[in-house]
Amino acid sequence: MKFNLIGVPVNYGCDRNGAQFGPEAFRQHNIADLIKKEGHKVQDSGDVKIPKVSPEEKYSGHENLKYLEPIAEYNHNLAEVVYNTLNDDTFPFVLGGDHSLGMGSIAGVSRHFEEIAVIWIDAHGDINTEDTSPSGNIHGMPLAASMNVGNPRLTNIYYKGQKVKPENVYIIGARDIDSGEFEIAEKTKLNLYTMETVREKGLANIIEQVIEKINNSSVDGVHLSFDIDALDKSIVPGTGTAVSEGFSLNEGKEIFTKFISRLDITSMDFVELNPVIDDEDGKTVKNCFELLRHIFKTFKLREERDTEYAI
Ligand SMILES: NC(=[NH2+])NCCC[C@H](N)C(=O)O
Ligand SMILES: [Mn+2]
Ligand SMILES: [Mn+2]
Repeated sequence: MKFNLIGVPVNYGCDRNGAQFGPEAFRQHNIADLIKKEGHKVQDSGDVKIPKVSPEEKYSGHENLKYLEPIAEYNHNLAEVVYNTLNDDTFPFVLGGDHSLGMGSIAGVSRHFEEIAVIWIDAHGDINTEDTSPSGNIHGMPLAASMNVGNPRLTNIYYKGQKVKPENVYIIGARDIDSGEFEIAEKTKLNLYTMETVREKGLANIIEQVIEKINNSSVDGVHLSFDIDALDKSIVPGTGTAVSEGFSLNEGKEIFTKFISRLDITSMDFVELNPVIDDEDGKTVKNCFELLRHIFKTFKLREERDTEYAI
């Protein structure tokens, strides 16, 4: 396969120092080499342009949407890169940065395909709006905006209106959900698999259900957005909003094995690494890379299987 690395060095969405250094950390630890070693082609289109604004301007767009303007602007730029990458028959692999980038990724992906599904693996729902958000941090809102819920400046990124239908949205592993988010989840009828549900029904069963639903729907593109805080706090100390009771590394691998081998995943985000607050041994970076290696290995196995069948 051919992958395009797209860096998004942003922390406006989490309003905490460090997340903007994510792309740099992935490159320093040679993510491109890793992808090559697993047998793929890889290009790096560099970093998306992020407008510079001072912290004093953070509330200038809206009182509960911090950095609204620069976030809307950079997401437009990101959407364009993602869209062009797909038109080039290349897989966009978006490196965060905070999760506010989900809006741009999804906007670009949804313009390329007829209808998309979004799998959102995260400790959080990220379906807040300016009316429900306890923090005003836009990284807690991208999935709502993509469904056309929230502020017009966010719901109209790249092009006007809805990017993904709620019925095609699958949140998995959420365990820190705000009360307003539960209401939005219920109202929109999106597919919410909280960690409580995952533990009750079993991870394998939940994955199976999601795969079946997606394969029985009429989508032609599947975007997978991975927030590393889906993993347990103990294995990802270097993320801004770490939450306990998360997935183990092996469960993370199981999720990717199954989704990549049985669904046609067409694009991905890998977000919320904050190297500044990682522990001394770089535990978070190390665990991220273990997972990344597994991801690209699985893409290769899938590709080999597909070409075998084609012969
Ligand atoms: N992408 C993330 N890590 N999001 C965390 C969101 C936390 C909280 N729900 C908020 O809206 O402020
Ligand atoms: Mn999260
Ligand atoms: Mn998130």
